[in-house]
Amino acid sequence: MHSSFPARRMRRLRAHDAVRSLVSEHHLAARDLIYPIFILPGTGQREAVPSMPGVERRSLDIWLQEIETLLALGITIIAPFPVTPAELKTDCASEAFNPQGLIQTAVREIKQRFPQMVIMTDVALDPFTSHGQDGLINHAGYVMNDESVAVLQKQALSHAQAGADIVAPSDMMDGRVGAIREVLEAQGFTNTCIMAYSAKYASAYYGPFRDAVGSAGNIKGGNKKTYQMDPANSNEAIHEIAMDIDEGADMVMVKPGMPYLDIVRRCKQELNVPTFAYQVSGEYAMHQAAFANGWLNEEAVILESLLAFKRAGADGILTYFAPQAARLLQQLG
Ligand SMILES: NCC(=O)CCC(=O)O
Ligand SMILES: [Mg+2]
Repeated sequence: MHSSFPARRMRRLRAHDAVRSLVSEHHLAARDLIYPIFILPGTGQREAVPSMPGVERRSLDIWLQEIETLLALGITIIAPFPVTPAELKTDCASEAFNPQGLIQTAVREIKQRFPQMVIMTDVALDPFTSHGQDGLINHAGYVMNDESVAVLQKQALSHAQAGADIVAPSDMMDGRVGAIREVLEAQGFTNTCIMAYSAKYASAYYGPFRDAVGSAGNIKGGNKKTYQMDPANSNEAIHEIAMDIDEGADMVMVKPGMPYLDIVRRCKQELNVPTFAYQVSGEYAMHQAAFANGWLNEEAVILESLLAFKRAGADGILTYFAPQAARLLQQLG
């Protein structure tokens, strides 16, 4: 037994609820959460995502009715993703920067009615390419870096012009953050933030998301290993993040979340920049599967899983649990 016992009894601070809470080191709040939503074209549309129980794709008119509820729950940042009809997908992804596109329209309409709702848009080409890759491909199927960056610049600019508060490049092309920052500055969008998906791993945990946006079929047997990071690497993530900060990113992200908490930790400790993590679709699906089977306690596990990100050093978390977590936090007071 350690010599400081019984002078030091660690259990003393755990004996009373209020004392426990007085000394708790990390806190989860609704303001820490960013809510990813899936937008369907048309009106009056709702569709379940079978691999993401509880997640519904909805047309913009339905989302507009939801936003008041989200704001009342304290959720003030949403990240919309488009469900693009197959006929709008092409090899050159030109729908990505269509000013009348689904995302651009959604941003304009949401900001007009709810200027207090912060919108973070995804900058990547996979929802718009017929082959499902995040950039443009050459004849060999290789994703071309600089050619893709030129399209990403147009896409990010179209989001800023629509009124996006934050653009979030998730494509993992080299140099895209600098290129996007340059075009935003040149066009007068000096206060548009960039949240860079800096350490985005080539992960199998994204499967359900690809079902949700309908890009799973497009990518077929392919993968994204020539641009997303190797799950074996950690130092490389710090290098990627440092480069994005140098290029003008305001905030950085690690993705996926729970399997990569070590990267979140290193990012915060070594670079001390605003750090976010994405609890991705596969993490959501695993939790839901266990809840459905009665194997895990839903309410407790949702909050514990999100608090883990805060403890690791994240400033905020993108999570499909956002509304449910915010409701639970409200109930807990
Ligand atoms: N660019 C956004 C994603 O790829 C999301 C992945 C997920 O939730 O699985
Ligand atoms: Mg990079």
